[in-house]
Amino acid sequence: MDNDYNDENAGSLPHNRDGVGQAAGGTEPVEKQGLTEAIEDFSEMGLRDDLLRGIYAYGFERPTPIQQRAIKPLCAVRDTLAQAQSGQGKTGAFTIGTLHTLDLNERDCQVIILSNTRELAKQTAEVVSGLGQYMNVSSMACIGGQAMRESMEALRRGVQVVVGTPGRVLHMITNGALRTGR
Ligand SMILES: Nc1ncnc2c1ncn2[C@@H]1O[C@H](COP(=O)(O)OP(=O)(O)OP(=O)(O)O)[C@@H](O)[C@H]1O
Repeated sequence: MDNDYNDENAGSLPHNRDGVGQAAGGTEPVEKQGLTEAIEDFSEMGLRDDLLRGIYAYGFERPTPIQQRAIKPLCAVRDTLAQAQSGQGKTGAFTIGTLHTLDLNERDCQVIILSNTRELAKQTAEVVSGLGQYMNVSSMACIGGQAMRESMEALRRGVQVVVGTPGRVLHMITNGALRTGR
């Protein structure tokens, strides 16, 4: 595939539901829109100031290769497939990309991050809090093993970013505590 990326260049592939690498609702390849070009500095990504501050405070100085390519399409709310080896900064990439898109005036859930283990969900929730520390973002780990009532009450109070494991998240959606309408 001409416009695919793989682990060797640690890139990202934004695509829509109609075709890989195509602009949503259009035919212009995302490459022509500059969405897949590597951006070597966080400050040149057009990120919101409170997020940028959080990134630097968290200790990130320069984006890793996967972050250089994946953050921008995520900020543009494009469907994005990205792959890189373990420890290359994928969690930071999708966390930064999605935090940028939040409407902080809206208290309901806007982002759901699914992890395959409870431990990973907890770690990712910490990354969300760390990178979003100046955004006053509400987030939680919604994982099995926690008291059901606690999860439900937290969600009903309003959580903008939910990081969870599939079983508990599905449970919260089906019982109406986690609303996915937005
Ligand atoms: N831009 C950056 N600058 C400095 N450190 C970073 C940067 N991005 C990520 N890190 C750090 O590198 C480590 C690995 O990052 P991360 O967990 O995001 O990788 P990953 O690709 O999601 O890994 P895995 O595949 O194991 O889940 C973490 O300690 C993270 O804080």
